[in-house]
Amino acid sequence: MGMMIHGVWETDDGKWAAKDGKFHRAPSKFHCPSTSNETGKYELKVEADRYHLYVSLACPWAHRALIFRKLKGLEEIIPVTVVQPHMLDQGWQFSEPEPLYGFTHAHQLYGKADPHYTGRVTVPILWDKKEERIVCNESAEIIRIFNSAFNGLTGNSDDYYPEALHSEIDLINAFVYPGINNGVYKCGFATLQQAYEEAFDNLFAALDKVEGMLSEQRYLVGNRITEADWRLFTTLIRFDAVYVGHFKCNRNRIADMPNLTGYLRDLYQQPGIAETVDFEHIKEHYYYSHESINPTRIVPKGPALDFGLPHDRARFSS
Ligand SMILES: N[C@@H](CCC(=O)N[C@@H](CS)C(=O)NCC(=O)O)C(=O)O
Repeated sequence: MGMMIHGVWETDDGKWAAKDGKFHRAPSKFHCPSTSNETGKYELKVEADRYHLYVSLACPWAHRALIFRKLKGLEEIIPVTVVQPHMLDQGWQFSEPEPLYGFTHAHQLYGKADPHYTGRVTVPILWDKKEERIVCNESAEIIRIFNSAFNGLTGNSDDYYPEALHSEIDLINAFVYPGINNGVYKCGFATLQQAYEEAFDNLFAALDKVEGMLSEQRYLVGNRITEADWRLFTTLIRFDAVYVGHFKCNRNRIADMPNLTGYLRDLYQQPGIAETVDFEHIKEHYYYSHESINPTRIVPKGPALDFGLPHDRARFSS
């Protein structure tokens, strides 16, 4: 792995490793603008073919953006480029030069956006082709933009963050993000036993809590799908395939939690979602890229998973 230091890619990011043995996720540096026009600030323009999305099919954060692009009918309006699953010394790379500049690596986009950039080179990246800049590299913000900003162009007014539910959704995100979404990474990238055990306990406490909630309602906020569900989905769908083994999140599998199992199938079976899930990229990325965790780089063949199986979640719907 590597990162950008003052606009230059450095392959060895080990010298910035945390001494406390814990995984600390660096905050994203490019933040989504609002659609309203504040003087002097970048304004998001609601235009077709102005923006380009860069994702990894392996990455749960990028997967959120892909799901919202699909759900909101943005595929024609916002083209996408997918990076290769292996993230090695040069970071994310493209299998063929990307379409805008012919770049071979994602760090070149960060360098173009900010020649003095210091930080991680992460996906997803939402790029503005006209201003030649990164609009945003924070998935939580990209999905909010996708949820509503382009409604006028697509005619799709499906709302996964309805105003009346803001506080409920925010409350759920506030424990799902640290406990589960980031929680699996805190287990996997811990370098001290105690840090791992703490993350493990927090992760399964949060999963137990969600399992309990889902015994009483179909989705995280009542019986309609919201942003909170899609944010959880991208972690759950990877859980049994990679987090149980590779990240040592192995108290039990999602397959051992009946409500979460049905819930995961329910979300997976929503129109268009299955085609956003790519287990080849997911397994190749994690097992091959993280040499410190899996030095042989052997990618397991299993487990056999079938998210198309029936579920009993419709029993909650009115
Ligand atoms: N907060 C960011 C996190 C994105 C992120 O960490 N993506 C990972 C892939 S799953 C990445 O690109 N990591 C590269 C690195 O940290 O060097 C978001 O949600 O968009």
